[in-house]
Amino acid sequence: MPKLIEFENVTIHREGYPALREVTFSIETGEHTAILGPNGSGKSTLIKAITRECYPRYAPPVCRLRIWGKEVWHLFELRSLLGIVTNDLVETCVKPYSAMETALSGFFGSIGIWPNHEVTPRMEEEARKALAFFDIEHLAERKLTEMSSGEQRRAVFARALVHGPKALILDEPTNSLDVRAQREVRDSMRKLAEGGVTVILVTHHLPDIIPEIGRVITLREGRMHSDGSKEQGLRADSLSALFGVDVKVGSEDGYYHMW
Ligand SMILES: Nc1ncnc2c1ncn2[C@@H]1O[C@H](COP(=O)(O)OP(=O)(O)OP(=O)(O)O)[C@@H](O)[C@H]1O
Repeated sequence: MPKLIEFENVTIHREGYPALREVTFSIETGEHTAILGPNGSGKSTLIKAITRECYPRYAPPVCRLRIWGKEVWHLFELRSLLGIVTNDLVETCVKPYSAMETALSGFFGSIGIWPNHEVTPRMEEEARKALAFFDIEHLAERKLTEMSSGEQRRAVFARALVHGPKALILDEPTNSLDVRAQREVRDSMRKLAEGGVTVILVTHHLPDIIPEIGRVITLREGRMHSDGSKEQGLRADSLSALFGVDVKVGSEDGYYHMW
């Protein structure tokens, strides 16, 4: 089976400054992984490399970026393999469209549903299933602008899930949520992971690393800092070196936190 994601020696410059430097790693399907790093370490650039918003500086064979074994993807085709939910996308989706319309819009790569969109009964069924998966089926007709932040986020997760992707990349999924909404989003991530969707979490926030995630890749100043088991990656000494400040780490019920 091809690997889900492969970065080989990927360097990306933004405004002439190297935001990713010779990054090499690969993730197998089913390998729930956290990509962890401080602000400015290159996490968003890494996601933008996958979505082709940022291009590697060098062409193959010096540098390769493969998804499911392929270097060239149609973004539309990519969505059915790899869903990506960023905070920018959540913000863009928070419009007066219902949760149902938001989930359905995943089929069209649109924001909301437009008169030219042909919604089939199968699409409606898939959208309803995705909303039910994230426990917001009862909010199907509620506009996103009238929902809590946690509910909005789960509606956008549903939008990504309607394609039945093999993997979801979630970028700082609990950013600016209160403790209850954080818990709801983490529970959703756990359900995804248990339901067979590979979860790739991009974060600087340890408590988002759900117990199902076994591997942690860390980035610092655009470079790979470590890649290994969660137990290794989240040791106090390696996190202190990663964040450049002495930290302590605790864990409970499979969750980690640092202070
Ligand atoms: N639009 C841009 N133009 C130029 N440089 C950028 C741009 N966005 C980010 N950078 C630079 O690229 C580097 C990596 O930034 P990136 O946003 O990928 O990091 P990050 O780990 O996602 O940070 P954060 O956790 O703050 O979101 C940083 O040095 C940053 O200043």
